[in-house]
Amino acid sequence: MHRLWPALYHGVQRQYRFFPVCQQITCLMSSKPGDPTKPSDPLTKNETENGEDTVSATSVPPSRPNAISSLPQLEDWVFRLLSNQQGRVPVSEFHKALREVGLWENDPRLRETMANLRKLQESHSSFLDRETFSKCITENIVLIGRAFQSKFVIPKFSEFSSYIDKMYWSCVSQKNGKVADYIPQLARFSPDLWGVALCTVDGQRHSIGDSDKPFCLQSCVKPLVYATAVSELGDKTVHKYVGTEPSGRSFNEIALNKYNQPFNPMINSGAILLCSLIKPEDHQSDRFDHILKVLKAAAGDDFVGFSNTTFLSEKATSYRNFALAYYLKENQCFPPKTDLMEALDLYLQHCSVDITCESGAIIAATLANGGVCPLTGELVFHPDAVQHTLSLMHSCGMYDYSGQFAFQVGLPAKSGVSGGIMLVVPSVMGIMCWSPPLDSTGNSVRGLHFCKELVSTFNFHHYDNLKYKSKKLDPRRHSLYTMRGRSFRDESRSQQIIDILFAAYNGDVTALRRCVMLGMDMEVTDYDGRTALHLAAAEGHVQVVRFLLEKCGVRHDLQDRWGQVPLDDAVRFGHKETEEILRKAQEQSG
Ligand SMILES: NC(=O)CC[C@H](N)C(=O)O
Repeated sequence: MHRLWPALYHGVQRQYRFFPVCQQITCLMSSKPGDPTKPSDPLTKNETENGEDTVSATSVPPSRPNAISSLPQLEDWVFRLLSNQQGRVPVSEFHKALREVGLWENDPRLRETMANLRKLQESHSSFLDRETFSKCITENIVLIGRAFQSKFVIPKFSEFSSYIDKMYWSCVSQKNGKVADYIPQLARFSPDLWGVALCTVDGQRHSIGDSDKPFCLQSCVKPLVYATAVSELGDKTVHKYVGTEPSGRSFNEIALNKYNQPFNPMINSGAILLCSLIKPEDHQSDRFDHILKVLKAAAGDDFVGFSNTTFLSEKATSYRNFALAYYLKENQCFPPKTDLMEALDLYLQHCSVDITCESGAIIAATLANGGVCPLTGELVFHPDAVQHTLSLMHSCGMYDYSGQFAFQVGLPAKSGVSGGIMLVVPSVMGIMCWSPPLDSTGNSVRGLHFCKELVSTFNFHHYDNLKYKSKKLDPRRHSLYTMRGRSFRDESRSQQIIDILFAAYNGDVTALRRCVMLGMDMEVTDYDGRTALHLAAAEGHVQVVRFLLEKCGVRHDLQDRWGQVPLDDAVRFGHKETEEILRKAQEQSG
C-alpha cells in the first residue's frame, strides 16, 4: 500500500515485516519486551519485572526464560516446557498452549509451523519428538518463544480472555435498542446477534459469540477511508476540504461548519466528500478496489467482503445522502470536476463492505499498532495518519454521544448503524463488537455496555495512567494488579507465591507451566520456607514433582523453616512414588 504513496513521508517506506533474526535474538535476552534496536548483554544483571536484580544469566539454571541467550536454547526450553513424561510434545497440547497465549492456527506468521504440523498429522503422527519438534517450529521459534516467555503485550492472555468473556455475557441481557430499518437490508438482522473479538498489537487473538458472522461496516469504514486519504494525500490537503470538529448533531445532518466544510470525516457529509479526494483520476471500479485492498491489508488478509445486497438496498433509499451530496455541491465543497454520483456510489460501496468481528479486530489492532498490521507486519497506514484518525475517532467517532463516550470510556472508537463498534486501545489492542440493536444516538446498545465494562475493569481509559488513579487491573503486567500507591513489587511477588504454591498444592501442571512462561521463580517460598516442591511432595502429586525437578530445574534439597526437605514430606505422608523420585534426585546430585 505504502508503495503507492507519493514521497510525502521519509523513512517510513519500510516493510516492518521481519526484524533481522540477530536483532530478534537480542530481544530474547532483554527482560523487557523486545526492542531489537536496544541489544542487552545477557551476561549483565537482568532486572525482573518487579525491579529485583537477578544474578547474571550464567548462574541461573538454564531452565529459566530470562537466561536464554540463543535460538537453540530457546527451542530447548519450549520443548521441555511442553513435552510429556515420554519426552514428546502432543500436537494437541502444542495447539492448546499456542491458543492459551493467543496465537491462532490461521496466524500468517505461523504458516510454516502449521503446515509442518498438518503434514505430520496426515502421516498419523500426533506426537513430536525433539528432532521433529525442531523441524516443525524452527521457522517460527522467535515468535513462539516470545509468546511462551510472556513477552507479548498481554502476558496472562488466557486470564485476560476470561475477563472479556465475563463482560460479553454481562451484555447479553441488554435487550433494549432497535435494529436500524432505514436501510431495508439492515432490518433483516436478528436483534439477538452479539459478537466480540480482539487482537493485540502482538497478534494475540480472542473472540466470543457471533464473532465470525459477516456484517457490513457502515460508518465503521469512515476512519479507515480517512486514514487512507491522509496516508496518500497528507493531512493538510485533506483538511482543506473537511473540518476536525465534532458536529454535535446526528451523523446525517445537513450542515456545514463556518468554513463551509463538513464538520469532520466521521459523519456522512465528511465521508462523502473524502470519496471525491481518493484517486479521482482512476476508474470507479479501480477506486473501490483500492480501498478494498487497503482494508484487506489492514485485516491481515482475514475476511473482508462486499454486500451488493446492502449497497443496492441503501442506494435505493439513500435520499438523505443524495440530498447531502447536492448540498455539498451547491456549496462548492468538492474539488473541481468531481463526479457527484461517482463519489456517492463509492461512499455507499464503502459502507457495504462486509467484515466479521474477528477481521474487524485485526483492522482495529492495525490502528492500535500505529498503522502496521500485527499479523503481517505490513505498513498499511502512515503513523501520522493513524494519529489523526485516532484523534478524530476520540472526539467524533460516536456521533452526538462522542463527548459522553470520551468521558466514560476515554478511548478512540467508531460506531456504525449495522451495530458495530470498533474500539482502539492505542499500543495495546483493537476490539470489534457487533450487536444490531441501536440506542437513540445510533450506537449499539450491547457494544456500548461492553466498552464501559472494559474500562471499569482494566486501566485502559486514556487518563487511567494518572498517578494515584483508582485500583484497576492492568493486563499488561504479569500479575493482573496495580495497587494504589503500594509498591508493585510486593503485590506481584506475593501474587506469584500464591499462584505457584496453590498450583503445586492442587497438582495443576498447566497452571505451573503458565507460571514458568511468565518467568516466575519456581523456587519461591512462603514465610515458612515451603516451596512448591514441598507442597507437591506432601500431597503426592507425582506429575508436579517431576515437572518441577525435570522441567524447572528446582533443587530437591531446599529446606523449610523446620529443616525439612521435600523428601521428608513424601516419607511423612506415605507417598511412595514421590519418595522414590526424590530419592533418585538426591542420589543423582550426589
Ligand atoms: N452511522 C452510519 O453507520 C451511517 C452509514 C449509512 N451508510 C448512512 O449513510 O446513513
